[in-house]
Amino acid sequence: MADSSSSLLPLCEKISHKSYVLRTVDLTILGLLFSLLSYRILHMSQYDNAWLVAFLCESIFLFIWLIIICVKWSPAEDKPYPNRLAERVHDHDLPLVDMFVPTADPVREPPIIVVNTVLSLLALDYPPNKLACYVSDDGCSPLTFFSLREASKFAKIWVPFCKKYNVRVRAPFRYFLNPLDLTDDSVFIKDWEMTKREYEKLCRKVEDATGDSHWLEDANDDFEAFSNAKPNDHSTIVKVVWENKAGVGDEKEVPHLVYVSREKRPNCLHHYKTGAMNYLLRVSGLMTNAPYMLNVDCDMYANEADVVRQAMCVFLQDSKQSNHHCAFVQFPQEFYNAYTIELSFLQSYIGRGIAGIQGPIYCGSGCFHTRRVMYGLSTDDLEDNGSLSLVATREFLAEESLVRKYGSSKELVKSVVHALQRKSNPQSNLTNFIEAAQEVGHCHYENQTSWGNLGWLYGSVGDDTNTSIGIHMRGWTSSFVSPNPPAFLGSMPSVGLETIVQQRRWATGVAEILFNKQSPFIGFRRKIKFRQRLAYFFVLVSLRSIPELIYSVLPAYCLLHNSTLFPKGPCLGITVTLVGMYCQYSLWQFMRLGFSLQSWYVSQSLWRIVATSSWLFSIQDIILKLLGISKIGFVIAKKTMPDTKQVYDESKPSQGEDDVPKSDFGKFEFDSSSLFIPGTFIILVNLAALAEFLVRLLWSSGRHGRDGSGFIEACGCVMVVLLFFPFLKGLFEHGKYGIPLSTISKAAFLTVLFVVLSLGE
Ligand SMILES: O=c1ccn([C@@H]2O[C@H](COP(=O)(O)OP(=O)(O)O[C@H]3O[C@H](CO)[C@@H](O)[C@H](O)[C@H]3O)[C@@H](O)[C@H]2O)c(=O)[nH]1
Ligand SMILES: [Mn+2]
Repeated sequence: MADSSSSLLPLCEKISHKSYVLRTVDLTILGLLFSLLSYRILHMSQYDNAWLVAFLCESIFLFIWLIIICVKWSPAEDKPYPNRLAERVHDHDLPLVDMFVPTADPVREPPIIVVNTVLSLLALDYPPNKLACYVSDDGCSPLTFFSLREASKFAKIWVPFCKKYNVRVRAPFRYFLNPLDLTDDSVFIKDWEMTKREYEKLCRKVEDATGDSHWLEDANDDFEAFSNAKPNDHSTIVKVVWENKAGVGDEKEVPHLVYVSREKRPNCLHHYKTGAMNYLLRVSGLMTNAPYMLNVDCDMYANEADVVRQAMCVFLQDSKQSNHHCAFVQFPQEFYNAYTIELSFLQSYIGRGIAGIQGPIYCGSGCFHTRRVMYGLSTDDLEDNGSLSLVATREFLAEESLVRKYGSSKELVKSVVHALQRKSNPQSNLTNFIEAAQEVGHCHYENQTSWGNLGWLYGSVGDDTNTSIGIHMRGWTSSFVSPNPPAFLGSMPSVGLETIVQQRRWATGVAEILFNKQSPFIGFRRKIKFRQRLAYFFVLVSLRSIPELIYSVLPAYCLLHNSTLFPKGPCLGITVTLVGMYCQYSLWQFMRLGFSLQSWYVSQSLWRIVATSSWLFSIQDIILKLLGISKIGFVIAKKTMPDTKQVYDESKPSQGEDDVPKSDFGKFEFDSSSLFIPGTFIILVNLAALAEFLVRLLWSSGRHGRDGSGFIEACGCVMVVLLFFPFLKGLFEHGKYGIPLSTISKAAFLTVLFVVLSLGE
C-alpha cells in the first residue's frame, strides 16, 4: 500500500508540548498547597473544628492537583500530513471507512441537525466508494427516515458541489451562513444559488413533515415498517437509503447511506447509545466491513473536509511501525454554540497531557476506531507484522468461540473472521444483507454472547470513558489530533438546567465504571500505563462535590460562628498567593486559547455550580443504583440549530470568543428540580453571613470586634457569592430564568437551620 522507503518523511509526527514554565507554576501551586496544609497541622490545636474541616477539604484539593500534575506533565499530540498521504497513497489504495451516526429522539434531536451531520460526512474529501454512512435511530422515527431519504437526494447536488469548489465545511447549514462573495465567477454564483435553493427546499420539506404527520398516511411502502412502531416497541428496521452501486470513486458519487433501527421491546435492555453502537458495528460488519470506523454524535458535523485523511495518516504511519498499537484516533470535541470553554480548556491541557502518556480518552464523538480492536483483541494477540498470533487464532477463530463471542449469525461470524484477519470483504450489494442485518438487530441477539464485553462496553451511561479504559487496559494506545479549525463541531445544551442534567449523566456514567471490570482501581496486572491509570481516576469526580460543597459554606460558617478559617498574620500570604496565583495562571491559559476575562469568570463559576449540583446528585444516582432502587437512564441532551444571525468567520480559529453567545450566562435556566437546592442554599447562607458581618461591623462601629473571624472570611463569602452569581440573579428573576419559590423555600429552611446551628454555641 504505502511506499515504505525509510527516507520518506513520516505521515504523522508526535509533537511534544512540554513546557518548563507550566511545570514550574504547577509545582509552585503544589508547594503552596503543601505549606498551607503544614501550617494547618502545626496550628491544629489552636483552632476549632472549622480548621480541621478546611484541612480535610484542602487535602483533597491537593490530591486532585497532584494527579492533574502527573497527568499533564508531558503533553503531546499527533500532527498528520495529509499532503504526504496524497502523494504517496493512491486513492484507490486507501482503506474503507464506515461512519456511524446515532440518533434517538426526533424532538430533542431535530432531524435537520441529523441531516446536516450526515451530509457533512457524505461529502468528505475521501474516495466515495471507500465510505459508508450508517445512521442508527433509537427513536424509530419515520420522520428521521424521511429526512434522510430527502437528504440523500440533495446529496447528489451537494457532494459534487463541495468537491468541485473545494468547500471546507461541508455541513450545508453552516456553509450557507456565509454570504456569497459577489466577486466570484458567474458559474460559481449560479451553482451556489441553485444549491442553496435546493438546500432550502430540503429544509422546508423536513419542516413540513415535522409539523404534520398526515403525510405518513399516504406515504409509500417504504414507510410501512414504521406503522404501529413505538420507539420502545418495534421490530428491527433496516433501509438502504442510498447505495453507491457504480462505486468507482468518482467525484460525483455519493457514498452508501443506510438507516437502521434495532428492535426494541419494553422488557428488553437496550443499553442506550452503547447498544446502538454495537448494532452499528454488526450491521456495518455485514455490509461493508471497513477496517476503520468513524463515530460522530448526530449533532456533530465534520468541520474539516479532509478529516478522514488526517486520521488515515496516523493509522497508516502506525501500521508501518513494528508494533501496531494505535486503537483509535480522537479529535477533540468542540462546540459551536455554548459554554464549553472549560471543555476546550480541559482538552488542550489535560487532554493533551493524557495524549502524551498512552493516548487520549475516547470521548464518544469525533473518533476513528479500528474494527479489530473493537472485536476484542488486545495487543498481545498480534504478531509484529500485525497478523493474529497463534494463540489468538486459536482463541478467536475457533468456530464455537466465534459463536459464543459474536452471536449466531453465520454471515456476521464470517465478516468478523475477515476483519480479524484483515481480509477485505468481496464487493456485493448491500441489499443482500438486509435479512442478516435484521437478525443481528434482534433484541435478544446479544444474549449469551460477549457483546458489551467487546465492542462498546456496557455497564455505564458514560459509554465513551468505559469503552476507552477497556481499550487502554488491553494495552492499546490512542492518538490525539487537534487541528485548527477543529475537525468536528457539535452542539451543547443551553446553560442551566440542561447542562446540569448532562453533567450529572457524565458524572454518574464515569462513577459506574468504578464498579465495572474496567475500574482503574483494580486489575493491576493489566497493560495500562501507571499515569494513564491515574488519568482515569477522574471517574471519582462525583466525590469531589463534597469538599466543594463544604468549602463553599465554610467561610459563612466561620463568620457566623466566629471561627478562624485562614492563617493569620504574614502566613495569610500563603492563602492569598495561592488563590491569586491559581486565578492568574488559569486566566492566562484561557487567554492563550483566545478566550476573554469574562469567559474565564463564567467558566470558573459554571464549574463550581456543576460540582455542587450535577456531581453531588450523581452520588445519589449511584447509591440508588447500587441499592437496586432505581436504574440510571440516559437523558438525551437537547440540540438546537445555531442562530443564523450568528456569522462565523472561517479564517478565525473556531474556538475563540466569537463562537460563544455572550448573553447566555445571564440566562441561566432553572426549574423546580432539587438539583438547584444546593446552589440556592449556598448563596443564601453566604448572603446571611455577610449580612450578619455587616451588622456586626456597624454595631462595633470601627472598634475591633472579635478575634476569630473577620474581614478575610468575609472576602471568602464574597468570592463564593461571585462564583454562584447566577443563583443570586435567579432569586430575583421570573419565569424559567428565576429560581422557583418552592426551591427557594426549601433552601431558605436549610439556611435558617444552618445559621441557627452556626451561631449556636
Ligand atoms: O438511547 C440513546 C441515547 C442517545 N443516543 C445517541 O447518543 C448520542 C449522544 O447523546 P447526547 O444526548 O448528545 O449526549 P452528550 O452528553 O452530548 O454526549 C456525550 O456523552 C455521552 C455519554 O454520556 C457519549 O455517549 C457521547 O458520545 C458524548 O458526546 C446522540 O447522538 C444520541 O442520539 C442513542 O443513540 N441512543
Ligand atoms: Mn451531544
